[in-house]
Amino acid sequence: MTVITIFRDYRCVLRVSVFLCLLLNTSGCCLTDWDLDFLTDDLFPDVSPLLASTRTFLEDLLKINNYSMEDEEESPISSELVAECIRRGRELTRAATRRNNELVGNGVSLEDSSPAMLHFFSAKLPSEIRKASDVSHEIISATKLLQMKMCSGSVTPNTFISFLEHQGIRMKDATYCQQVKVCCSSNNKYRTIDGTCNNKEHPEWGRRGAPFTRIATPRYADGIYAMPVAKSGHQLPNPRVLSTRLFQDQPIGSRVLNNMNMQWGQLVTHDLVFQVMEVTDKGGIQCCLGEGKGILPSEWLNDKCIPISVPDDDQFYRCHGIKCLNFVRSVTTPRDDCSLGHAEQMNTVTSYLDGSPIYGSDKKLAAKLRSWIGGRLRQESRKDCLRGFLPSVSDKFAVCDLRNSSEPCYLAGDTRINQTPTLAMLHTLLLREHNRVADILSDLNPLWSDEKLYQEARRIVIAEIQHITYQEWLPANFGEYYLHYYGISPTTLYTRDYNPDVNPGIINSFGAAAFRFLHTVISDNIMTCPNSYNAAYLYKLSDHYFNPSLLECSPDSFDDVVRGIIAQNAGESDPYCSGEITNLLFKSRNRWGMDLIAMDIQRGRDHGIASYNDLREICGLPRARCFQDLANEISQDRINALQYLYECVDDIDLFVGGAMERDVYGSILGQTFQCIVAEQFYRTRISDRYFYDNGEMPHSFTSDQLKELKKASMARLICDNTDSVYYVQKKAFEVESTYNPKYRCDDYNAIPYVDLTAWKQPSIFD
Ligand code: HEM
Ligand SMILES: [Ca+2]
Repeated sequence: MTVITIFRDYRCVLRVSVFLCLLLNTSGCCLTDWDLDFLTDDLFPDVSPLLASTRTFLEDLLKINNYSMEDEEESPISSELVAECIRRGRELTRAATRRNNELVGNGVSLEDSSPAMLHFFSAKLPSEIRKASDVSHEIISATKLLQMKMCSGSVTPNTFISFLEHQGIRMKDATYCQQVKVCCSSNNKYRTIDGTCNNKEHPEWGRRGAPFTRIATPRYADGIYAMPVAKSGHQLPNPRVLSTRLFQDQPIGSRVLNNMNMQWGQLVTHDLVFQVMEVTDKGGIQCCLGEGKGILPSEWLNDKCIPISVPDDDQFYRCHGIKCLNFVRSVTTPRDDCSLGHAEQMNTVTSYLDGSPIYGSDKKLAAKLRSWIGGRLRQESRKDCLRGFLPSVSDKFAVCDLRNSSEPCYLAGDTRINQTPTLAMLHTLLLREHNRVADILSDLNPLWSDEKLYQEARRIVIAEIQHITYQEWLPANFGEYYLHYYGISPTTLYTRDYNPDVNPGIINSFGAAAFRFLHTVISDNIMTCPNSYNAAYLYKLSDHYFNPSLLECSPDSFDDVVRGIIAQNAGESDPYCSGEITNLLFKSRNRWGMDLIAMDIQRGRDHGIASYNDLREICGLPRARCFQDLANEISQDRINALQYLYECVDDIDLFVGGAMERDVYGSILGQTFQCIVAEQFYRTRISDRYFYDNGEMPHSFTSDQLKELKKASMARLICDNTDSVYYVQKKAFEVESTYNPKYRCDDYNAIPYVDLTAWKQPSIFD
């Protein structure tokens, strides 16, 4: 039992490395701390084919060493020490909250209509989320204290965390930590609203409020929560500098994909991921001096602030005297077992692709969205418009950037709804689809209750969303060859590969890096087309953030936006980005806005996302030892630019490195992003017991019903839910062309119709 003796000896470096040595030693030679960085325990619970080889490798090593948790007879960390760290961690957290609220009391708060204020429009934090965030900060502080108490000098932070993970030290006394367990009624035919009870063994998996999962060890500077630094210990390159040098604005359009393709991608994002920023009791947190003139002095700075400084020579911001961009850290949450360790961010929506932006991720909001008659969702009618619009929010000016109260501001299942008019347009199409389906079901089954109609219509709309995403959207973007390779290709009827061992949780590097690459396809303008298609009007995106009134200028406006979005080419999926999002994001009435790309880079660091090189390796590419090793994936001029900006190839941020890669054949992504995105969509499908084409489950659709659902398409969704869009190209995520001509909506051979008679329940009198 030498290991325990050494553990009792409080020399951290020796102790931790010997522990790891025993864990991984095959030939008496110890791997260095950094070699272990990308092989984490997070890989264990939720492995897919992609990561299976890594799992086998680790499991074999554990077998060789005959290691099991029970072998740890005594923890080297005494319970008194842990209790003391937790108590002090709690005190520190409470003191920080008090201080932050005092700052607000002293006037440190965001200016109305500032870009930073608009960024907080979507960040509403209900009390249970704030509670989770507080507890997670207590855990983070306790971990930090324990690290300081036990380790000094040369031990690397990640080694301490690996060591700690094997101790399984938990915070048991916080009520939050006792509440995570969920009770489920067995064999429910319908999904819950908050995602719980989908997985019978782990009913809390995929729920709203779950921690993101990781496929790589985080690169926090202290292994716990501190912002990452370069390998040398210097600062990583400034995110705004990376944005201006590597993501310049060049108006190149995609030859094939249209803006509906971009818009569906954002809707899918909002279904799967929502990391919200920390707030105070009074709302958004201010990190910069008024009007961005500099970073607030430290005595005024909220501890959740990590503002982005703007260099003096910035081509755009220097003209407006902007030196600082507001940036606030994401809400963190305890792990499900409340164990001590590094920070995990919280996903505030359900991780399943379950229509949560339409129906909500919490029961209270879901109830508010229903009309409670005929299974319908609430909608509002407008003069001279046949079809309905989303309901209005009660506090319009708190969440929209309006000129007057007659302008619309909508309520939906997701608070990001009003971010752009085209996002609100897509939400409206899906709201109308729900009500259209509910009405048909009600005609077919007049005896069904409101509840039955709502649940059945919801189940059908979710199936359509899943079908359009997997059968149409993924192939259009990532190429059929790769979908096949990653196990997410379109299927003919049932799939039978539901795997309850796979955690549906969203991979942190998917939400905080890889999937954000699609920010590069956002266009400068929103295009509208009249019914005659004889003109096109362009509206600058930056004039319409958080103001969806473009949809309601006239009775034709909504359909004009739909015609425009399917006719307009999206931006090319290269690292060139529209100035509308890199200089003018959420600009409101100002002459400048935020930089979404700089935010993406900073967000990746905030979440401790592992480096590009780590993810390369996990994704099967060779680890680069020098910049030139990137040559197979990245062009020489981009390698030169990276080398100019980063000190070391290991420092490259995942968002940046992944974006620089050449697209793989048939896809809009390079190999590393393709691997992370495909892994996520694989998990999202295979971990969902209610996935629409799962066969042989008590709640599965009948084969007649499934055959109909597999006819759903983006084109049909448009045809069925607009007043005057009579022609749509069959592939509605691609622009019209000789290969993709427009068809009449009543040509049911070209654009098949989902016939719902398969839902008619035989009457007892038939
Ligand atoms: C005009 C269109 C869009 C705008 C204005 C927009 C804006 C934003 C903003 C402001 C954030 C939060 C940034 C932060 O605080 O870290 C964000 C996050 C994100 N965006 Fe977009 N976005 C757009 C389109 C898209 C598209 C097309 C995709 C992908 C297909 C996408 C993927 C993501 C992802 C994955 C996140 C992280 C979500 C989260 O964790 O909360 N976005 N976007
Ligand atoms: Ca969801």
